[in-house]
Amino acid sequence: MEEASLMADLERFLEDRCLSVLNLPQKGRSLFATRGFRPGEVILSQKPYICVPNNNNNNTSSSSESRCDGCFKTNDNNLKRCSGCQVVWYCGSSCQKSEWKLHRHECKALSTLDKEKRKFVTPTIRLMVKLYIKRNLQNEKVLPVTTTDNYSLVEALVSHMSEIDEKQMLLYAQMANLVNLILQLPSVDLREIAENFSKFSCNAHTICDSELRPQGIGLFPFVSIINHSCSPNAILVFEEQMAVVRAIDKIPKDSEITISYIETAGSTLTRQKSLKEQYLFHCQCARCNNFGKPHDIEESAILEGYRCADEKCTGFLLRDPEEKGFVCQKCLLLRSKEEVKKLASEVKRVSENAPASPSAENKQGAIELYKTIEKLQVTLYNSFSITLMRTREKLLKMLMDVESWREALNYCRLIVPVYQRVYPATHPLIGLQFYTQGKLEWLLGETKEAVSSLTKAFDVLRISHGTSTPFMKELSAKLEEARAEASYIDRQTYNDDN
Ligand SMILES: C[S@@+](CC[C@H](N)C(=O)[O-])C[C@H]1O[C@@H](n2cnc3c(N)ncnc32)[C@H](O)[C@@H]1O
Repeated sequence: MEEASLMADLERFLEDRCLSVLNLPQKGRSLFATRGFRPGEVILSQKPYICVPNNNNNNTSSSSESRCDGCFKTNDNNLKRCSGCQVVWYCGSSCQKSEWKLHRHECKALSTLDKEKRKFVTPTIRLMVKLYIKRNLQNEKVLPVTTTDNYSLVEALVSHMSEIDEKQMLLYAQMANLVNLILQLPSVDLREIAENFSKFSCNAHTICDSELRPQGIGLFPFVSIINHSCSPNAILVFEEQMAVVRAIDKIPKDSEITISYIETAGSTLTRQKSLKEQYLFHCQCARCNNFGKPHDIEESAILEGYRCADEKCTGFLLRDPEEKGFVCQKCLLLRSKEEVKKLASEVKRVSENAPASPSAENKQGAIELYKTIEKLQVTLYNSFSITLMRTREKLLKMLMDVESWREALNYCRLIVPVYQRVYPATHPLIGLQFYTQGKLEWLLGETKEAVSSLTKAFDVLRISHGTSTPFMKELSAKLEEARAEASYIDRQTYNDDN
């Protein structure tokens, strides 16, 4: 397809979906709605231009730790390594066949690398190798070129090349060298590859499953037109490898569509730091524009600051102007610098011994360590602290792994109110946490509570995930079953009482 015809097609594609792209001076290309969208409505969806699963290519990685290149499933121990390149895994011949047109070229290129070099073939390196192979196959008309699946969309992505620091540039140059060694394409120059790595950094997306667990990375150049906001009106989720953007708020006609690129639970400074580091821009969304205002100061102190020395007080602390410590803004009690420092270094000391991902054998030991950290953090931080929330998330996961359901439920119930405070009401993490809570309550015989939690989970997740995916159908079926059980229990109790 010619460039001009592709552009005309793109405009029609946008028009059909009631969308338009405008160039804003501060943000560059920006996606706008030309009609109103309701919460839960799909705004757009796109298959990846290229994608790869999150596999680690050291020689010790096993099939149980790897993902199929076609469907990204782990499939227990049943994955088979590609006999040609020994880098890529497949769950069966169907996925292998569907990937072959592209992989046959990648396979040949990877096979020329010695074993040592193959260890450096990270998902990002593979993404780049696949990008060039796909571009060439589309140029040679082996693969079709369509409105939303063509290299011109990749060319249009922002790279921020002129703003990259020397250290990062050196890293990109090293990565580009490896890609060049793999591809051995005389027409591809190193600077262009480095620029594409920079494009990946601010445009590629992590592909997650319905429970928001990362599975791989992909380039969705059309979705990449959407700018960031710390209080977005849309969300990006994935249905298998398809990127789906849904409205999470009412989006009026002519408004900009925004998603969040980062974890939005955090102070304005924390959010701005991570946006600047990875996406190289200064966010001026409505939430960020509140920086320094009383509500923003309070929110930062609650999410990232210390708790009042009086256990019963729920006030938040601000630095004392005389630098003696931190003063509670509710009861005015001073918490000394020395006390805070002592507790913080104790948390640090214990945390250093806590494994980030404990093995099956030392899970019980890790649980005890994390409980000690949690106890210390409860005395140091506010009850809505992000750090405390992360510790509790880790504990919840480990307790689920060792099937300590009651304790897991207790932690789940501690996490939900924090999520409700730090995330907007339609954030899928709130729905997922209610889902876990509901399943635990049901398992522990608290059927009425389970119905309430599963209903809340469904109400949130139907906005971000829609209702038609297998994941949502399973949630809906569980909810129906729990409701039936609860009404059976109600009838039994009524009969017993009469
Ligand atoms: C995924 S791209 C989004 C589309 C981009 N505006 C374009 O022209 O292609 C990410 C880049 O867009 C810009 N951007 C995204 N959100 C922004 C915002 N809220 N304010 C300013 N720039 C933003 C930054 O340059 C960022 O690195």
